[in-house]
Order: sequence, then C-alpha cells, then structure tokens
Amino acid sequence: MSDKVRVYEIADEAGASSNEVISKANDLGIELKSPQSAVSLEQAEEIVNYIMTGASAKVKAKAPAKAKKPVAKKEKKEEPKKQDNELKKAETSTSTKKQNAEINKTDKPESKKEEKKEEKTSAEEKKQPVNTQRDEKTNRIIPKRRGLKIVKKKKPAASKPQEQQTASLNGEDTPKQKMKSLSEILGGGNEEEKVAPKTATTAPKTKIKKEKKKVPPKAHTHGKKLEIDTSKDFTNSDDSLLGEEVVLLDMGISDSSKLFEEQKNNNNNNKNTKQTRSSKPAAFGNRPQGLRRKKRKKRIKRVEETKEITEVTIPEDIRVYEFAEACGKSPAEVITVLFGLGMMVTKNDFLKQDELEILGEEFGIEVTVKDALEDANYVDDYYEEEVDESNFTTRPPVVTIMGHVDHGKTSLLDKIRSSKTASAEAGGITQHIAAYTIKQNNQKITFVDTPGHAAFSSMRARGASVTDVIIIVVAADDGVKQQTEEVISHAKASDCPIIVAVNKMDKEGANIDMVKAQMAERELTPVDWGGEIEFIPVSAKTGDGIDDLLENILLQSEILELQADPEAKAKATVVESSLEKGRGPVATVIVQNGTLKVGDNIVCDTTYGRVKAITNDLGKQVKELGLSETGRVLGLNEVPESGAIMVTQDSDKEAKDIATKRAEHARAKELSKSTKVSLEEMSGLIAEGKIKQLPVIIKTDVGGSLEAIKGSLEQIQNDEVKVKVVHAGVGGITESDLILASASEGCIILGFNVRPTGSVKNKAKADGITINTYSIIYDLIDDVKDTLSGMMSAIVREENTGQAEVRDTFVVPKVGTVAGCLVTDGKVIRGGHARIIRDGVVTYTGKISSLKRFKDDVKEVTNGYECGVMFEKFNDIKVGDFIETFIQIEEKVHIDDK
Ligand SMILES: Nc1nc2c(ncn2[C@@H]2O[C@H](COP(=O)(O)OP(=O)(O)OP(=O)(O)O)[C@@H](O)[C@H]2O)c(=O)[nH]1
Repeated sequence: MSDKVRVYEIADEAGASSNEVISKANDLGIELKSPQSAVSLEQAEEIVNYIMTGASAKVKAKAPAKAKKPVAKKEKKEEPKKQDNELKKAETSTSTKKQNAEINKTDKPESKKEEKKEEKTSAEEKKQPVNTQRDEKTNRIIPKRRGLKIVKKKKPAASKPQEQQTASLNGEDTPKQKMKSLSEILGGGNEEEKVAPKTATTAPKTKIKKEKKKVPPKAHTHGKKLEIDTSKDFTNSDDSLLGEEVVLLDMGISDSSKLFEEQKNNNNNNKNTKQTRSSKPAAFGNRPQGLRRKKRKKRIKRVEETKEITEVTIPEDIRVYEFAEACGKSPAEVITVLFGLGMMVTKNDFLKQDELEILGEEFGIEVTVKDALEDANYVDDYYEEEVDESNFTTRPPVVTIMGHVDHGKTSLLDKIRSSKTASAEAGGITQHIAAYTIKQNNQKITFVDTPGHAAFSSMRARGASVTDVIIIVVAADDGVKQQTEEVISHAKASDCPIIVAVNKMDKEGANIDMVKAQMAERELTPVDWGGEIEFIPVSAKTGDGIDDLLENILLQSEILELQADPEAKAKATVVESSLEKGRGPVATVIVQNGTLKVGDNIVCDTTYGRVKAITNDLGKQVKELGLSETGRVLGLNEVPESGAIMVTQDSDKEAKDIATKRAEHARAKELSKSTKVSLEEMSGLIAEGKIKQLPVIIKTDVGGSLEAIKGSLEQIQNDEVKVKVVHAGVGGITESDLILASASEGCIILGFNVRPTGSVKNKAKADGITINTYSIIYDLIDDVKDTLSGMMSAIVREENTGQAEVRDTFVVPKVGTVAGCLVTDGKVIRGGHARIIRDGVVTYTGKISSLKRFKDDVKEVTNGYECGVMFEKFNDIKVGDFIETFIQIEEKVHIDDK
C-alpha cells in the first residue's frame, strides 16, 4: 500500500473535483498543484475523509477558521460525553445560529420538520470528527477506503456514506453503531427512535422518503461538495438504499448478517422497505424470497408425483411427450435417457417397444403396453370363438407354386388349369386370376399364383398363411438357380410340405438327377434317395406328369388332415386386390373357414362393407364361396392389402367400427414411421456416408404386383445408392401422388399397368415430375437400376499413353527444371498425367505442366521424338528417369456391376 495516489484519483473516490481536492489538501497542509500531483496513501485517506466529513484534526489545528466555528467549538466540548446525551445537547446547541448559517449557504429547508431533521443529523455528524480522530489513532484504513470506494459510486447517497463512515471509523468498537447508521440510511425506525426519538415522532416510520430527506442537511453541514447533488439525488429511490446495504457488506463487517436480520425485523414494521425488497429482488441480486418458497413447493410436489408413479399402462403407439406425461417426467428427461443410449428421438416421435422397456427400467416404472387394437382384433376374436367340431369336414388343399424365373411356374399353372378346370363350363376362359380351384379325381385343389416368393413371405409374415402345400418348380435343363435357393428358404420357413416339380422334362437337356442332387445338397432329399421330398417329373408343355403331381398334392393334404367348418362364420384371406372401374374395390379371396355369402357384413383389416357380389375363378357370379374356394368379392369400401383377413361380422356397424379403429391405428403407425424414417435416415446417412437415394412412388393395378415390385425395388441397393419407396398403392396415378412426389426431391412415379389421366399428366408435366409407366415388371426394375446406376459415381480408369526417357535436365531460373526427353513409346500429352520412375520405383505422380518441342509449346510428342517436359510442383528430375504418361477416363458403372 505504499503506492502514491494522484489527486484525480482522490477526487474520483471522494466524488469531488480535483480542484476541491487540491484546496482541501492545502487546508490539511498538503501541498498539491495539479490533478496529476501525488500523495501518499495515508494522506489521500486523510484528504478523502476531510472532504467527506468536512473535518480533520489537522484542519482544526491548522486552520480552524475553515470549519464552522460555533459547531466546531461545541463539538470539542461535547467529545467526552456519552453519545446519546451528546446528540440531545447537540440538537439544542446547534439550533438557530447554525441553521441560519446553513440556510444562507444552501437551499432553504422546505419545512420546519426538515429543519429539525437537519438539526438532528448535524448533531450526529458532529460526532464524526471525534470518531475520525479516534480512528486515525487506530489506523483502520482499509475498511474505510473500501466503504468509501463504493459510496463514491453511489453518488446519490452521498450523505449516507458519512454515516457509514462514522460506523467504519468507529471500527471495532460498536457494531451496534454501524447498525444504527444502516437503519438510519434505510429509514428503519427502531434504531433511529433510540437515537433521535424526537425525529421519530415527527417523521412516521413508514415514510422512507421523508426519513431520507433528513439526510441531505447532513451533507450541508459537512461541506459544500456534499451539499451539491445529494439533496436531490437522495430522494431518488429505494434502489440507492439497497445499494447502501451492499456497501456495508463489502466493508467486511463481521456482523453484516446480523445487520440484515435486524433490518428484516425492523422492516416488519416498514411496509415500504419490505415492498422494495420483494418487488425488485432480481434487479438487485437479492434473494427472491417469495419465489424461493414457491420453488420449494414445486419441488416437493414433483418428488411426490415421481414417488406415486411406479407403473403405467400405455397404448402400444405412444409419443415421447405422451409417455413423459404418463410417467410424470418431462419430455427432456425421456429424450436425454434415450440420447444417452444413442437413440435420437424428438418429443413427437413414437416410442418403440425396446425404447419403452429401457425407459421403464431407467425410471423404475413398470410399463405395461396395452394393445391399441384390443377392441378391434377381429381375427383373434374369431379364433377365440367356440368351435363346433361336429361340423368339421375335409377341406381342399391350397397350393402355391414357386420357382426361379422362367422355370415354368406360369406355364405349369396354366396347364393345370386348362386341363383340369371344367373348361366346358367356363367356355375356355383364360383370364388372369390370382387363384383358382381344379378338380382331380373329384377332389378339389386350389392353386394360388403369388407374384413371387417375396410376396408369399410377406403375406405369411402378416399372418396370412393360406398355403397348405408348396410346389417348387425347377427346370430339369437348368437346375437350381439363385431364386430357387431363395424359394427353398421361404418354403422351409413356412413349414409347409414341399413337392418338387422337375419341369421341362420334355426338353433334350433335361436331367432330373442333376436337380435331385442339387436339391439334396440343400437338404431337400428325394424319397427315392432316402429322403422325404417327392420329386415329380413334369412338362408344362406336354402336360406329362401333371396328374402325378396332383395325386401327390392330394396325398400330402390327406396326411395334413385339413379340416374346417362350413357352417362357421366365414374367414377368408385376400390374395389379390384391385380397384376396378365401375366395380370399386375388388378382393380375390380364398375361404379358409365357413362359407362366404353375398350379403354378409365383412371386415377386412382397415376396410369393411357388405358382400355385394361374388364371382368365382371362372368368372361366374356365385352366391357363396365354400371351403378353400376362391373368388372375387365386391362390396368393400376400400381396396384391402394382399394378405388381409376377411371375417364376417354380425352387423354392418360392428364391421365399420372395427375397420375404422384399425384404419386410425394404421394411420397413426404410418405417421410414426414417417417421423422415424427421417431420423433413421439421419443416422443412416452418417453410417453409410453419403448414400444416394432414389425416392419412388409405386402405383399398380393389383396388390400382388405392388408387393412384388416394392419388394424387388427395395432389394436393389449397394453401398452407394438405394431405392426409397415413398409410397406404394393400388390404383391409378392421382394428383395426391404428384403432391407427394413433389415433396421429396428427385422422386419419380412408377406406374405398373396404370397410366396417368389427362389432368394428372398435364400437372406432372407442369411440375416437372417424372411418371414412368410399365406393363412388364422387368422393364420397370431395369429402368430403376439404370437410374440408380446414373446416380452412382463413375469409376476412374487409367490408360497409359506412352513413355519417355530423360536424357538431360536444364534448370531454368525462376521456372524450374526441364527434362529433356526422348519419347520411347506411345506419346506424351501436355496436361496429361505422368509418373516418374527412378530405378523401377515411382518417385512422382502428377501432371505435365509444360511440353515443348524446341521452343514451341506442343500438345503432344510421339514416339521417337525429343521434347522438353516440365512437371507440376516437381523439379527433382534426373537423367535416366522414365516418364510414364497416362490419362484418366471416367467410366459410368451399372448397379449390377458392383
Ligand atoms: N419345353 C418346355 N418349355 C417350357 C416348359 N414350361 C415352360 N416352358 C417355357 O419356359 C418359358 C418360361 O415359362 P414361364 O411359365 O413363363 O416361366 P415362369 O417361371 O412362370 O416365369 P416367370 O413368370 O417369368 O417367373 C416359356 O417360354 C415357356 O413356354 C416345359 O415344360 N417344356
């Protein structure tokens, strides 16, 4: 603390001008000339005190004339006396004369009350020189300085610091005194009452402002500087008071907490002060007591809530925020838990089963998921109904034929159909139908023509396993192929009995043993080789072996003991569906139990209706469909999906309710999927790098083709590109498809056996949306493959153009090294790429920046000619190096190439 303090710094601290400081310092016998003049810290202290208090021992000694004579004299006399008495006496002794003197110097006090207050305060101030003297003896500088420092910043409270100073000057002797000052400053009544009961009686406790007004005259008594602004500023606001509180705390008074407490107590009687504190807590950094209490309450509440919830029953599809609400948590808590486990969800996302389990465990809540479709599970309800076995009769088997492309599935189905249906009855109808029933030895067999094994499995995955027996067709001349292998897996997974039809036996290259061997390798061992699988040689062309095949099917079905109740409520499975002009939604079904009749109320997943008409597989209108029979059903409100299960209901209302509930649920699920897709995409993009997607919308005439196309397209993908099916549906291309397409960038619409109508076509043109229509599935898939191939980055291939040998090198200043070469093979091309090979090792790969023949720039130099070559950013060329030149060719790749 030996630092010098400059005048302007003192002025700053004391809130006075530099000139005033200089003049005051001179009063104290300290000679100062300019604001830059410096004094010791002690001197500075003394000056500040003098300015602030208007009194100093030195001044009294040296220049008593400067202090107000009467006051000073009286002060001296009063010194030895006790404070309270002193004050009272001071009040009386400093009456008229002093007041007059002051009034002459400063503004006139407005009222007599104020005059009295002035008297009181001036009496208090009279103590200060005494205190100062004492204090100088104790040398308590630091706390004083600190207090003053902050006071200086609070100019409006200029008179308060004096009181604080009094307190600080008194130092350790009386914390009570400090409190007294504080309460005075704050306008608290109690202390003041003790000190100046008179004032207290004249000034009501509650009126802070009035009490504050008592203070300015103090300043008047102590010096001009303090008089100046304080009287006005001091009436300002309660903020200043709060500021003062801080001042005292800063001073490091050990009893500051007590001060607060006392202040609080005092303020119980002082509404104004109380209001000030509670109404402006935040602005002053005070503790918002009211709020704190509230918070506490809240916290307690939450804890109670958390304790209460130990188990929740929630619907299957629940969003993050809904789950949080059910568990009494905030969505943020739920998101945080999942985020911590690497699952990115937003509050609107639906939670998956595993996520629910994790959250339940994390929060210690038992989560029970209730089936959202509890009241609409018509299939389960169907199975739960009582079964009357007395009505059971043997039902015909349902057979599915699968096999590799071109191995003869369709030919075989057609052959069976044409040879075994009562063609006389049908009049040789050849229309396409997804399923038909034939008769073999008066026993019925129903065949299903699934669009592919993927569609078969997807149907099975949806619980629609209509098939009783599977026939795998393998061409005798071709053997087991890739799709045969896939078919084998699907067939095995279905647990249905398998029969292998070895087709094209009429062909020259037919080799049934080869097929048997290949199948045996795949655990489908022929019966004659000791296995369980029947291998039937057939020819779809000649019809040979077909009877044998059908006999075998009947044999298998006998073993299966297929039984059903024709009297029961009808249950059927949709194998194909479409929207037909003039007929509405049409569903091709196979009846699995009961008898489906015209007029039945039906529900079919999300669709419902009343059976308006049924046409059988021969295109004939029928009144009903019996066990394992197939036909086309009209009357549903919408097109059902392939694989949907149709069940008759007692009333149309019942059917409608179930379907509506299921439709709503499906919609919600779709929504959940769409929000999740974007998230999965996000993480997918990160995982896969920048995978390119081809968004497509698929529209087909029938559900079967839709499944097949969708399945095939989704399989076309590699590390770089893939198809993203935005939407797939049965029916024509509509404007809503266009809207959907325009929503995802680069989306194309693929129509299979459907074509856009005039207005849709025009709108698509206007919006720049591509619609491609097909009638052959492979064309569609090939087109998509081509498009995807176009999206794939090209492969860069290198092609050597020539070689040259470095015969000499020339260093061209500021340019670089030129290699004098002889082209020994092909040609060297300017701008082409080059490798420099030294002792068989590639030392540089880069570009040829300059190619010259003599002094001319040339594009290329051919075999046998000399040239000067320079390379990009490479000068370390040496005689004997070989230069191998090459060009890079970008080549497009096809998705199948990879
Ligand atoms: N020689 C001979 N040719 C047959 C036989 N079965 C089918 N073909 C021929 O094989 C080709 C493919 O027959 P499809 O019935 O279309 O084969 P698929 O398995 O249904 O083919 P996809 O429907 O494209 O999967 C056709 O040209 C048929 O005429 C057969 O038993 N003998």
